[in-house]
This record gives sequence, C-alpha cells and structure tokens, in this order.
Amino acid sequence: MDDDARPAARLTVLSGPSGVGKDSVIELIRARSPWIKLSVSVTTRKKRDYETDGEHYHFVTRSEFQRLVDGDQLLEWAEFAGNLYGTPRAQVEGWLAQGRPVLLKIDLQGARQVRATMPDAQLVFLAPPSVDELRRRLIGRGTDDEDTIRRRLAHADEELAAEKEFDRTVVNDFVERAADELVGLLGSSFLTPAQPPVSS
Ligand SMILES: Nc1nc2c(ncn2[C@@H]2O[C@H](COP(=O)(O)OP(=O)(O)O)[C@@H](O)[C@H]2O)c(=O)[nH]1
Ligand SMILES: Nc1ncnc2c1ncn2[C@@H]1O[C@H](COP(=O)(O)OP(=O)(O)O)[C@@H](O)[C@H]1O
Repeated sequence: MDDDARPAARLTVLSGPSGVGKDSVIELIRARSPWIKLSVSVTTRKKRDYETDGEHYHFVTRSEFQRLVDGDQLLEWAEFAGNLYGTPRAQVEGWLAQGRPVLLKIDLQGARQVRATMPDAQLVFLAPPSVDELRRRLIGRGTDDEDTIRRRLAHADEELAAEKEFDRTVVNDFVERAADELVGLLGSSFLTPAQPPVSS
C-alpha cells in the first residue's frame, strides 16, 4: 500500500472493567509496539507502587486537575470510584496530526465523550473470559483494599452491560493473544508492524 492509499490514523479507545487486564495488555504494547502512542492521563488517584509518575499517569492534586479542566486542556475527563481522570488534549491532537496511531485507556464515561466529540475514533472493549475470573483478577492484583474492590466491582456491572456500545470486543483470555489482537486493530488504521516508522 503506498502512502496515499493508507487510511488516516484513528484514535483508538480501550475500555473495560477494573481488573480485566487493560494495564497488562498495554504494558506488552508499550514493550513491543513502540510506534503506537499511549496517552498518559492525569489523575488524582494515589500512585500504586509499581507505577511511575509521568509514565503510567501524571499524578496531580484536585486543584491542579481543576485548573486543567478550566483551561480546556483535557480532551475528556471523568470521575471514577472517587478519583478524577482525564486525557491531556495537546499530546493526543499532536500525535494524530502526525498520523500516529494513538491508544487511550479510559473508562466508559470517557469513551462516550470521545464517541460524541470524535466520531471517527475506534472504541474497543476489553472483556473478561467470565465475571468470576474478573473478580479473581481484581482481588489477586492485591493493590486495592476491600472497599475499593467493592466499588470497582459495582462499576463493573455497568461497564460490562455497555459492551454493545463499542465497535469491537477483545476477550482478555491470554494477555499476549489479546495484545496481538489489539495491535492488529490499531495497525489496520496505520502501518503494519512489519514496517514501523522510526519512533520518537
Ligand atoms: N475518562 C477517563 N478514564 C480514565 C482515564 N485514565 C484512566 N481511566 C479509567 O479510570 C479507571 C480506573 O483506572 P485505575 O485507577 O488505573 O484502575 P484500574 O483500571 O483498576 O487499573 C479505568 O477504567 C481507566 O480506564 C482518563 O484519562 N479518562
Ligand atoms: N489474561 C490474563 N490472565 C490472567 N491474569 C491476568 C490476565 N490479564 C491480567 N491479569 C491479571 O489480572 C490483574 C488485573 O490486571 P490489570 O492489568 O491491573 O487490569 P486493569 O488495568 O484492567 O485494571 C493483574 O494481577 C494481572 O496480572
């Protein structure tokens, strides 16, 4: 396919219930598919031990977050389980302008905002093999206290019911298989993995 025939890069949204494996899939993509740009969200949530500020999230205070909202610097934002999360606008718009494939890991409310404001975006739902397996993963991760797990599982019912609003579903049965399927969906809107552009 020559450059002119290549379809424009699209924004891809990855959503799914807490504990389904979004971070695990994204870690593999980060390591293996550097041509895919991963948006780094801002959040008021507390950092987990395995997270790095500026890589997994930009961790900010509520007043810093509010300043970003007031300045229209977030593409979308939402409150999830008591914390605020948002996508910085400038970086994503810059990558899309360069024709890069961009992946956003955002919740259902954020996915709906992107659908409304950027109708060309591709919405992908990451689904668990079963609800029991989702519960096992959330508890097994060991990062959340009992109350946080309860709140996240309560949200999961709503998120699972919204699967039909998404363009595609990827089942996270095995992380590597799920990551490959997702990269395939992103790749189809830009370059194939066999010919990645020079990463910057
Ligand atoms: N709307 C929105 N949701 C986000 C953003 N960043 C992360 N989220 C979502 O917030 C929810 C909670 O994320 P997190 O606290 O990292 O917990 P985890 O999903 O259990 O790992 C998940 O559904 C994320 O997809 C963002 O920038 N905007
Ligand atoms: N395909 C899978 N099979 C088994 N365990 C998984 C799989 N994907 C993720 N996990 C585990 O499930 C837990 C939650 O995964 P995580 O990536 O933190 O989910 P999310 O980002 O969606 O909240 C972690 O302990 C992770 O190691």
